[in-house]
Amino acid sequence: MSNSDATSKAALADAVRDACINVGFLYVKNHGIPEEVISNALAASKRFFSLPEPQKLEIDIRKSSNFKGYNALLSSNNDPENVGDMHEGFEFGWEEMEVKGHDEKRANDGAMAGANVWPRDVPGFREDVLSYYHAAVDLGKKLFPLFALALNLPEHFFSDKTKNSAAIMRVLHYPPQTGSVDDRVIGIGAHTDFECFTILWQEPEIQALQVLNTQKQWIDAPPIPGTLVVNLGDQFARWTNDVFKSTVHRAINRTGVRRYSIPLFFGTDYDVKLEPIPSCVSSDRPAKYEVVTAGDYVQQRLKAAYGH
Ligand SMILES: O=C(O)CCC(=O)C(=O)O
Ligand SMILES: [Fe+2]
Repeated sequence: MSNSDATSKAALADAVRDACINVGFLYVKNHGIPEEVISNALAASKRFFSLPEPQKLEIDIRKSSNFKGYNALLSSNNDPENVGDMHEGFEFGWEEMEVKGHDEKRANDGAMAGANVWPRDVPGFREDVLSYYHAAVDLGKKLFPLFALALNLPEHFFSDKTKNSAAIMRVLHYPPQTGSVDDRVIGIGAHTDFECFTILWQEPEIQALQVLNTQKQWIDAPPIPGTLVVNLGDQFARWTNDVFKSTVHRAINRTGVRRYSIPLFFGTDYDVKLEPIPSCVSSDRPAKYEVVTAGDYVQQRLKAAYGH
């Protein structure tokens, strides 16, 4: 690496550190995911959501012990103060593009073990959403070293903790909510994400995502062309003993048209313990969290969101 590369990397790590400590949300441009991969995943998700409800419910997430499959409107509730989330989604985790009986990466998944479930009769769906998944995981693998540098850790600190791509992806559909809206039934209620960070594609020109700032005001996080939103989740808050901020957010679609989004939640491998990084613990800042494995932690949070 040339000196100027090293300087710009250090400057980037500083900018990331600042965003992670103060805001917990950032935008990534030049992310490398081809436009076609995004548009194919979006088109596939529209094909899936337009199926008759009984067909989608054949793969109801409530039948799945590892939270894979379809979540119907109001079947999840991310804010315990609320009644239910006004979105439907399809949720899946790592698998190879090529269909295989045995996937090495899934061998140690513990609490989160289990295969994906795919809808029948949606041509190309698996390939299209899985292509986006792989591209987003590749991007996530480039972001982990930046977060490590932002924490003044060796660049490859997370490499041996992220070998198995413990990432969950959701394709989401938010029907419009117009007129008077019950605040307890919105697109997705106020919550923090569970993993280290989320890479979020949101539909262009549709404002729905909002972030809670330190003054407890909701700030719009609009889609910016050519970018993805990256926000920190609770695994990073645990790794960093709350030095990195897992920021509360929600989404409400008041635009009058349907909205689609695609979050990918990237955590450390399910068998890895969420232990605070030593430099984030001191006598002034004692360890705040009980140490659990990433898999147990994600499972516990999914149970709370889906109520099973
Ligand atoms: O759809 C969005 O913009 C946000 C989705 C989200 O926050 C989530 O699925 O955790
Ligand atoms: Fe979220």
